Amino acid sequence: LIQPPATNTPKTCQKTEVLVLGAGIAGITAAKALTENGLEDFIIVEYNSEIGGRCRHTTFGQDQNGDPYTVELGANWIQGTVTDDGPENPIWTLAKESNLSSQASDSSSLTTYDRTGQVDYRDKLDEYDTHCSQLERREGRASMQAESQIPLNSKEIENADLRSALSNAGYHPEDDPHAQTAEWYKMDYEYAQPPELSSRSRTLASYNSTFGHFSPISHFSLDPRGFNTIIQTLSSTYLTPADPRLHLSTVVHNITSTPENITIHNRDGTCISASHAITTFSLGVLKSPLVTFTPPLPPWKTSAIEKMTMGTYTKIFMQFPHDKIFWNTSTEFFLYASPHTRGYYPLFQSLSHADFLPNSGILIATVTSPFSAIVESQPLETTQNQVMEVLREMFGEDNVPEPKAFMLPKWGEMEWARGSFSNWPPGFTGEEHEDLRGRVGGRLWFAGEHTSREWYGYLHGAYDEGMRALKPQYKEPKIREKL
Ligand SMILES: Cc1cc2nc3c(=O)[nH]c(=O)nc-3n(C[C@H](O)[C@H](O)[C@H](O)COP(=O)(O)OP(=O)(O)OC[C@H]3O[C@@H](n4cnc5c(N)ncnc54)[C@H](O)[C@@H]3O)c2cc1C
Repeated sequence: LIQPPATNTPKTCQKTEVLVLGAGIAGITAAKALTENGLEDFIIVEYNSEIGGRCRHTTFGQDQNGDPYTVELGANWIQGTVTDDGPENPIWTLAKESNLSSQASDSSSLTTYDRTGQVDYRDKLDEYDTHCSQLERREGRASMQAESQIPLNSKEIENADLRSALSNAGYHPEDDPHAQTAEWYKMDYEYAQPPELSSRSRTLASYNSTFGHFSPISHFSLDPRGFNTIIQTLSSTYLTPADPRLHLSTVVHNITSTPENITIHNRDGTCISASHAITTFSLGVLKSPLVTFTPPLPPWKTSAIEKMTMGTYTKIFMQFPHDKIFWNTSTEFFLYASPHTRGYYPLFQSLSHADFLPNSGILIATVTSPFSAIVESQPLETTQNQVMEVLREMFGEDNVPEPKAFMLPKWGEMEWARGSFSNWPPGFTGEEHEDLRGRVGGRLWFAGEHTSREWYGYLHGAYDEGMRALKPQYKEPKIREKL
């Protein structure tokens, strides 16, 4: 017998046909797909007070008129836009429809440093690329695409991690902090986790599926309305302002399935019943105790949730006085090779560049897992001191003033996200990944960036999964079902 949780649940729950759980890009896209297929009886339930999920901005620092800048705490880049003959990244399409203000970002606009100051080790970036290409060529997968070329059950391929594969291909950055930092920039900066925690085949395929499939160009959102404007635009095609089908600031804490229906129980004591529900909560949320399932999710589902990993990517924002900018403002990126710890404040991105927020004095440092966990758990003051020490090694003790503002979001601690984006670990099979997406009990569906086989981690992956999660009559041949 299935028992709903014993909370102060009202006797009758609100009713709808489909519950869309989460108003990030996957949820907003799923509800749009329902609308396009003639199904308008749905309710979207969202933890936060606005839509957008991990596409989230805030105000930071001040311009010379005293007005704050808008900075993106989460997603910032449209990764891969379009080439002349397409296909086009749907996020790029949405950006154009929203008149999003964005700028092409050039990852090769870069100067390299270590504790002795500026040292040119850009050749180490080429070395990494050469070894990756060799790896692909050697295995005959130069144009590898996840869906078509990797057999679901090819154990040898699925088990390999990128670190040992690169090592077998003759790449050994272990004793060279310059090479390690170059590798971090090429790998961890994209996947939020190091090569030893990443599947060899999926990482290379995912990279090709994004930058080979759409284009190698990435655009950086600079829109003062925030990058989530693209998701607002998407929602405005079918939601009216104050649409009663959008329940914001509502935290789901239990999902109960019966053969007849599915009911969500919320923290505020309300409940809603539906014929079907689609959860777009992040993988981090599914791993956490925030939402319970009655009956519990089956072992094939919990095992897949446990095995796919969630990385953390932390942006550290700092603003320096506009008359004391100490770096070259025509360069976008500054790499730092720590002599002792791989991934220790390895990257600073300048927004003070003429094409971005000129003269803003804003730098963004980025750290990723596992170092993100340290930065998130230590006092902000400690992080600020460490960052200042690194910047003074790079640019000279006397040249770097104290910042006027300093801030970082803690993605690992946010109850509604629990990390930044998913990463495909070695040994996680294609079949197990299908289980992440698989429907449970006929009524409970799953979608989000983590369920995308080609584009896990990305906005376009989440969009694609939202779009195909619920098809008319709830038929989706690609979705496997296990009971
Ligand atoms: C720091 C960072 C940088 C990134 N950079 C990029 C980038 O540059 N380019 C790119 O393409 N991607 C980037 N990403 C990844 C991108 O943001 C995600 O892939 C995408 O936003 C995921 O969308 P989603 O709809 O799957 O999940 P989400 O956006 O997480 O949406 C899920 C929604 O569910 C809600 N929710 C969770 N729990 C509950 C609950 N119990 N009750 C009710 N609602 C709940 C959440 O509040 C959220 O709104 C970045 C992410 C981060 C964090």
